[in-house]
Amino acid sequence: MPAVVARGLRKTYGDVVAVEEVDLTVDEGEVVALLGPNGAGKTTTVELLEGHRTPDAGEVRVLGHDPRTGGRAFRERIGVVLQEAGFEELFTPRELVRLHAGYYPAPRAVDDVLALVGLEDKADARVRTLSGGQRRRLDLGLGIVGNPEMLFLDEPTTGFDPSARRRAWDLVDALRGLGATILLTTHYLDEAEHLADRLVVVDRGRVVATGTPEQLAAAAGLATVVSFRLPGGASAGDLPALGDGVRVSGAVVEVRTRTATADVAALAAWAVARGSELEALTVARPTLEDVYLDLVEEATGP
Ligand SMILES: Nc1ncnc2c1ncn2[C@@H]1O[C@H](COP(=O)(O)OP(=O)(O)OP(=O)(O)O)[C@@H](O)[C@H]1O
Repeated sequence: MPAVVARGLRKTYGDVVAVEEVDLTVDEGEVVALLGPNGAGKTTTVELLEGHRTPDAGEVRVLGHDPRTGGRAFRERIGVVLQEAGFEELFTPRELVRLHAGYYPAPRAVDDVLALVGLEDKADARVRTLSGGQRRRLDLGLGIVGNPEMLFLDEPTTGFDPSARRRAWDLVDALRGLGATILLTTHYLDEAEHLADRLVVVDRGRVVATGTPEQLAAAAGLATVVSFRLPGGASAGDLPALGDGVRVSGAVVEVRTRTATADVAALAAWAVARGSELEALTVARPTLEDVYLDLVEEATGP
């Protein structure tokens, strides 16, 4: 059974259509990243799945529960890191983690949580003295203290310094290793690429694409580029049949192709047969940023 099944989810705030129609499935143990421009409806989607908001239309099941009516049995099985959380400023991280541990039947040990999010040194400092990134780590700690089967992370590493981000990634990887299902939102494409099994691109309240970065690139029709320098004495007409578009500029050949493996094999065989070296040979795939911008620009189009 998938951990999340949402069909035809819709949520409006007055005249604003935050989520127009979202269909989403997350398998058990899968890590899925929601990507999309500001205001695309990512947070609202996550809030609908967590049960913090009621959809105007559509159906949602998370771990087999309706999030709105699942009650304690549901809450005990999920962990939530919201985009903005308020803390009791006079408490310490240790006190807050201990307090939250009390809400769950099988919580993680308080010290383990503080160590996992890298707050050992600040465990007994008052929250009001923590930096923004340290507060965000505390958010993350409170999200995982209950040992959740399903974790919702809304922009979990915003404000983190690079080493804290790397540590948070390690934490998510570790949780994945323990079998947790994770749905996260992020604006960091490298984070999505590093953490997620699958990306879901949301724009204007709809899912516009889903898949691995490679699948998204293929669906967007962005080809791989194979480029090399023509060996001395050879002309473009001597080359084997290659890819979709062969562009020759001076001695440099660029091939846009969706069959890069076969093309590189054909090229290598051709070069070896004539005893040449293919100088400056590169095979580059479009970056996730190329793919993302292509998808989002297309969806928001002129
Ligand atoms: N409580 C609310 N009341 C009114 N409008 C809201 C509310 N929450 C969100 N919206 C609107 O709904 C739309 C979607 O917002 P949402 O926060 O879901 O987007 P997002 O994709 O998470 O954006 P971001 O990347 O900026 O966090 C936006 O136009 C936003 O202004």
